[in-house]
Formats: sequence, structure tokens, C-alpha cells
Amino acid sequence: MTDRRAVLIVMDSVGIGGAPDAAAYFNDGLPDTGANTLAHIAQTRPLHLPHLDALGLGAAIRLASGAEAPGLDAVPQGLWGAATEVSRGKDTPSGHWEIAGVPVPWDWHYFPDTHPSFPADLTANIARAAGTDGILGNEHASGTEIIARLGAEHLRTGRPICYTSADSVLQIAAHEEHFGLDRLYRLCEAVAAMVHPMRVGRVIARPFLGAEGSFTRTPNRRDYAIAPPAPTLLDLAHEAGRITHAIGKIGDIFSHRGISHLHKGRSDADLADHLLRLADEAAPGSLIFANFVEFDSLYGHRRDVEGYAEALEWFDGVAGALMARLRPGDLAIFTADHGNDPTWHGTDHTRERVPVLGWGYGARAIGQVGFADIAASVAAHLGLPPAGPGRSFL
Ligand SMILES: O=P(O)(O)O[C@H]1O[C@H](CO)[C@@H](O)[C@H]1O
Ligand SMILES: [Mn+2]
Ligand SMILES: [Mn+2]
Repeated sequence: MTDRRAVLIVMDSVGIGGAPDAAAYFNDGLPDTGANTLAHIAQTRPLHLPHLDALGLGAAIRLASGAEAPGLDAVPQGLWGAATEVSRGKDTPSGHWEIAGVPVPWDWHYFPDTHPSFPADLTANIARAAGTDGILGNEHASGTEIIARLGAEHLRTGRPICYTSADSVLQIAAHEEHFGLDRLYRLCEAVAAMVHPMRVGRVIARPFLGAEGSFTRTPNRRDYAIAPPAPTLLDLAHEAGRITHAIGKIGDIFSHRGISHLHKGRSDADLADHLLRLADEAAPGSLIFANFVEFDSLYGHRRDVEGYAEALEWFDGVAGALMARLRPGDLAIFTADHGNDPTWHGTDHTRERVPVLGWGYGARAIGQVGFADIAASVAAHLGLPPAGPGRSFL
């Protein structure tokens, strides 16, 4: 068995524009053509990302989309390229599964942007499972906006707040104390069993606390996702006897399959602590697979450009600290699952290419690759059987 370790890091929503099929994806009814998360942030205010840029981040942006990204102009010293997704979906499971070697073979079910959004029989079944006389919401919404608008009515009526987005999701927001956290989890589990057969990708529990005017979501979000339709990189590594460490949302995204140890936290700062500790401690031959979600959840969906920029600059320090701890023979890859351009209209993800930045193979331009090539490369590095339809770029 190889001693070589691999660290695969998804910077959630850190897209670099240029997706060839962006016109088929929408925000507020308008196509995602031209969306470019990183370039548009950098054009708003120059980014200082010395570690990621030294690997080739600025070069990857120019390769993916031809866009200028002020502040990101280093000569690449790492492995660098841009990856294009083939799965028909611009959400988290589609991106992560394809990165792990399993492009999504089906069309997800999306709920229409109408009011009501959910079919009447589903609405009735959700209320029955909740033990309430109805539901609130039943529309496309942003999660922070809808609890501000409907939170008081939720407390008054006890009805769960159910909403969706341009993603294949059904989200349920409820007050942790008034409705109850365990009750919300049980409801989401029951609703997941109703909608997974329809190919709705996820049911998401969105607990919140507080009183009218100050409702706030808590870190107790939980995702109930459809299982990947084929063995992923995690499954292959685990079956080969490797230790697999999942950091953050990776457990939920892969239905907890192929994971030896799950490391969660209340924030990305907690996840960074796990990552840096594992860089010191993870066994030879192991795979560390991390998702850093706050770019997406706190800044992308909220269209907060400055917050996103600061989160990137914080994460660049984490990336530098990680690279300082890796050992000769290790591979680290930094990539993303989709875009979420905070300068764009709407509040949904944006269809984009993503960066592929690697530490451990010297300076190497890999050009345009596919998401699934990442799985093939990590598998090759770890000496595992080929993972999925991609080709190794190593
Ligand atoms: O607005 P919030 O509730 O954060 O929802 C966002 O989070 C969901 C899952 O990532 C996406 O589908 C998007 O709509
Ligand atoms: Mn995501
Ligand atoms: Mn998201």
C-alpha cells in the first residue's frame, strides 16, 4: 500500500465562470451566462490570495473564462487548471458526486417557481407528517428572508415553513424551541422518504431561534440527501482498506457512505482546525475529503460580495497552513462544486467552471478537465482502482 495521502478540498461555490452550458441555468428567470463568482468579486475589490494564487488560481480564472481577476496575477507554481461539469444540476450533490467520480445520470426534479410550489398531495402529506393543519411558505424563497417574513406566523400556528429554490431541494424551517429540533429532524426524514422517489435531491432541516424581528438560523442544519447511484471515490478508498476522513458536509452529501471518520463543526473555522490537525495526524494512504460551506451559505446566497471576499482571504491562510504541514508524497487538490456569484441577480447558485489547484506535483498546467477527472487523479495518486469515467491528469 502506498504511503501517499490525498487531501481533496471543495471550496463550496467558488466558481470561475466560463461554463459552456450556463445559458441552460437560471436565476430569477434569467440565464447564468456570464456569471463568474471569483472574477466578479475581484473586479469589485482586488483579492489578496497569495497561497491559492501561487498555485495558479488567477491563471485558472483566465483559462476558464478569459476574465480578469484583479490581485490574482501570480505565475503558477502548482498544478492548475479549470474543470467543467457534465451533470445536469448546479447544486452541491451534483458537483460533489461528479468530483468523486459519479456524474448524475438522471434529471433532478425541481419544484416550479409558482405559489403554491408543491403539489397538493405532497403538501397534505407534509402537514400530516408534521401533525399540523397545514404548512407555511410553499414557494421559492431565500432561507433568511422567509423566516423573517413567516417566523411569527410559524410560532402562532405551529405550521412548518416549507420552501424550495432553483435547486432540487425541499427545505423545512422551524423554531428549535417552539417546534422542537428532534421533531423537525423526524419530519424531514419522513418528507425525504416522500420526495426522494420523485428525484428531489435533498430535504434540508433549517432550524432557527429567536423572536420576531431577530430570528436567526442555528448551525443545526441537517441534509437528507439521495444516495449516490454508484460507488464514489470514498467507497473505493474505504473498500480498499484506506482510512477516509470526511470534514463538514461531506457526510451528508454522500449519505454517510465510504466514510471512516466524520469531523463536523459549528463553523468553517472549526473545519479548518480539523483539516490542519488531520494534515499532521492522518495515516499513510488515507483520504481527507473536506467541504468548506460558508462561501456559499453565508455569502453567495446572501449576495454579500465583501463577506465572500473576506472569507476567501481567511481561507487562503488556511490553505497556506495546510500546505506547510503536508508531507512529501502527499497530494492536495483545491476545487469547487458550482458557482454562487454574489454580484449576480437572484439568490441561487450559478453554473460555472471551477478551479483545480494542486499541491504535490510541482508546476503543471493541466488545462481544461472534467469534474470526474479529479476522482480519477486522486484514485491514481492513492494507488486505487480507477474511480469513475474520468482520466487522471497527474
Ligand atoms: O436560502 P437558503 O435557505 O440558504 O437556501 C440555499 O441553500 C440550499 C442548499 O444549499 C440551496 O438550494 C439554496 O436555496
Ligand atoms: Mn455547494
Ligand atoms: Mn448553496
